[in-house]
Amino acid sequence: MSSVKMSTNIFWQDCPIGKLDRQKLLNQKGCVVWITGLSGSGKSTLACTLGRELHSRGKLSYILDGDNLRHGLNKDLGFKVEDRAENIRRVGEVAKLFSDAGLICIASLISPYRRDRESCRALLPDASFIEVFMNIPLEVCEARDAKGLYKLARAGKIKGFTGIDDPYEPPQNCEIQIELKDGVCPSPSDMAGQVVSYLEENGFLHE
Ligand SMILES: Nc1ncnc2c1ncn2[C@@H]1O[C@H](COP(=O)(O)OS(=O)(=O)O)[C@@H](OP(=O)(O)O)[C@H]1O
Ligand SMILES: Nc1ncnc2c1ncn2[C@@H]1O[C@H](COP(=O)(O)OP(=O)(O)O)[C@@H](O)[C@H]1O
Repeated sequence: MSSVKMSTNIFWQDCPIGKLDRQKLLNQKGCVVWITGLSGSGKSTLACTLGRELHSRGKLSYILDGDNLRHGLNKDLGFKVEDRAENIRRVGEVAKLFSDAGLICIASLISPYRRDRESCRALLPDASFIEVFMNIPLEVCEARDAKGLYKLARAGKIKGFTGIDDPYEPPQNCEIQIELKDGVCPSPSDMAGQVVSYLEENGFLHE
């Protein structure tokens, strides 16, 4: 947790134009699509494919990718339990702002601990936190090893790597699950299609 002291004597400032006005302008409903899963499970691939699909339908989205945010907003954080918790907390707060702006905010982070994800869910209005679980087996993620990190973790050169020597707690009640079918991973466009269908069926693609 941050060592900065809590502010005191602060008041909430209401503004005349609110979320409903912005949603009307955009003809969509603000929400957070929170993609969680192991490194290499396809979180960024899904986020980018979904962002492109929404864009082609005239829907405004923005991607918050764990790796990218660690180059800026979260560059002071590592991978200890408390650092990951602070990472998820900050991204949850930023996602809440994007959602309030009326955007479909796509957050893709390992977010391995259930408690941290549930805290983010609790920040969002009812039903507007949509948890997508990349239920891709470790063996598949490790075989991909796009960044060579699993190899380093197996060799003991990275400590506390999720799935190797740090836990991943799968969601118990996620809205969407991406999984293998007959041992094959759905294509990026099928994964994105699954999320678009959910957004459509639940009224997020109209105000
Ligand atoms: N120890 C350890 N464990 C897991 N991942 C590690 C670690 N060290 C570096 N990386 C790289 O950091 C990316 C994950 O960052 P996140 O912000 O999504 O992680 S977390 O949600 O705070 O757990 C992750 O990116 P993805 O592969 O896109 O998931 C890795 O590239
Ligand atoms: N649906 C998929 N089918 C096949 N390969 C995939 C799929 N999704 C992702 N990949 C590949 O797996 C690797 C890791 O994907 P990535 O999106 O970077 O995962 P993450 O963001 O979870 O670390 C990349 O090489 C990517 O091309």
